[in-house]
Amino acid sequence: MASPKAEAPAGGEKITIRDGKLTVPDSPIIPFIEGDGTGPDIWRASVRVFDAAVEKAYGGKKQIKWMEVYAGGKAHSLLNTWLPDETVEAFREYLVGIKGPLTTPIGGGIRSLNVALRQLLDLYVCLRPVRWFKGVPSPVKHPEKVDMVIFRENTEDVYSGVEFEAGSADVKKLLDFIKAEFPSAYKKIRFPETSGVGIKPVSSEGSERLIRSAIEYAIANGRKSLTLVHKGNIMKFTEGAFRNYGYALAEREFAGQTYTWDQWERTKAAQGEAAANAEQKAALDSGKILIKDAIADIVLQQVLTRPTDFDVIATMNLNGDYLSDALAAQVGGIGIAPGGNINYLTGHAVFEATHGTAPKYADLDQVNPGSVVLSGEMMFRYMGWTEAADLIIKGMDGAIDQKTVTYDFARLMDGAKQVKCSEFATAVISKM
Ligand SMILES: NC(=O)C1=CN([C@@H]2O[C@H](COP(=O)(O)OP(=O)(O)OC[C@H]3O[C@@H](n4cnc5c(N)ncnc54)[C@H](OP(=O)(O)O)[C@@H]3O)[C@@H](O)[C@H]2O)C=CC1
Ligand SMILES: O=C(O)CCC(=O)C(=O)O
Ligand SMILES: [Mg+2]
Repeated sequence: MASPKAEAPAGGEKITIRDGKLTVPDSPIIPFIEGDGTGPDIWRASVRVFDAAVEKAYGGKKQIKWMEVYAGGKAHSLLNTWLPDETVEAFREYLVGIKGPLTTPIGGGIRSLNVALRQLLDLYVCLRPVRWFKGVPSPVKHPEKVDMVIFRENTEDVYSGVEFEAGSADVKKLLDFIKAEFPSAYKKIRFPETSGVGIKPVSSEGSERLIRSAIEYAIANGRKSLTLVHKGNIMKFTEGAFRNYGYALAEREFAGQTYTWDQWERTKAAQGEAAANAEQKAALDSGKILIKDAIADIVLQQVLTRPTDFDVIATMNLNGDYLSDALAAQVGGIGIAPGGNINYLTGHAVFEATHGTAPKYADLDQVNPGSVVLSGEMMFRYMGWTEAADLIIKGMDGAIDQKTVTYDFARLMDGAKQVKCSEFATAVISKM
């Protein structure tokens, strides 16, 4: 039985940050949340992979001091609260952590604890790399062409939780205000008497810090393009503004490293299309990153029909949520879709899978732990423990190559050996 209070493990030390650089001791304390639903099965499997990778990479010189913190169902049953303050404080204090999925009820009840953690810790980047592992079954012909990195804004947009329920006194107050102050806007609401209303804040600060991180990532990783994905034709002052902030930021702060479609448009207007094309070609030939944009609905088609057009993607919260599950399908599904929630300025980071709690599989030791395993791989790389991260990739490659896989892959693979969640972890470890 877990201790009802989070306790710092003996002999562990804190990860710290100075001048934007992490200092990681040899025995860092890493808080973790096991998660709801399939979370416990997945965590038990994943932590064995993490410890094995660290042991193999550093021969006992380094080790993770895991510190369990509570959230979701486990916190509620142990501590009678869904998200204890001390859980948030632990992630704040120890800087880097990892979590399993947490359940969010639909249409009422508590608001998302996952979103709350991101907001409370101001983890403004949801980083979700999407790439194919050789041998993973895919519904597309060329999954090897998919190599995209999603930078999803993680603190604003409709996820801000500013929502007013239909029929409530609050929504009436809000709609009365809109009616009095903005009568023409009010007239656009088709059924005001029975509407719930949500607010979609999108700021220049929020957009710019996300897009800045995405451009810096593209530069640091030799990426060719960054696409700003938005629905700015319809939501002009939120999604459209996001796109405009992106182009302006690239030209203002990264003029030497980027070329934007906005620049292309201006040159075309002034000198014609041939001149604009020549300018773009010269910029890209010199190694500049192309900053372009695309409207969110067509992106969902084009990532399938021309995946090589997409490289780094910067987008807002809701688009990023949809896009990350859709893209995961192309490279084997949500069982192999890792992620990290990061504030690159403070260093705070909480790594977690893209998938949710998959409740129908809870406690069956059946699901794929790959997403959390690879989220740990991202965490190790973020900490600078690249040797451990590389071993995790090697282990995943090895297990998949010998077709020892969980049900989600096995159902799509010829000649696969279907194993349990825990057995997959054992296979990964054996191939490190
Ligand atoms: N960050 C977080 O903590 C997140 C939490 N959630 C929450 O999770 C709950 C359930 O959400 P839901 O929309 O059903 O989405 P889930 O991602 O939990 O599950 C949907 C389906 O995805 C597949 N799947 C999920 N995880 C795995 C895995 N590890 N291995 C293999 N396949 C997997 C299963 O597909 P199949 O049936 O085909 O086998 C499953 O039925 C909700 O409360 C939601 O709010 C959702 C997303 C993120
Ligand atoms: O918080 C939740 O329950 C869902 C979040 C989600 O789907 C995501 O972040 O991808
Ligand atoms: Mg999601």
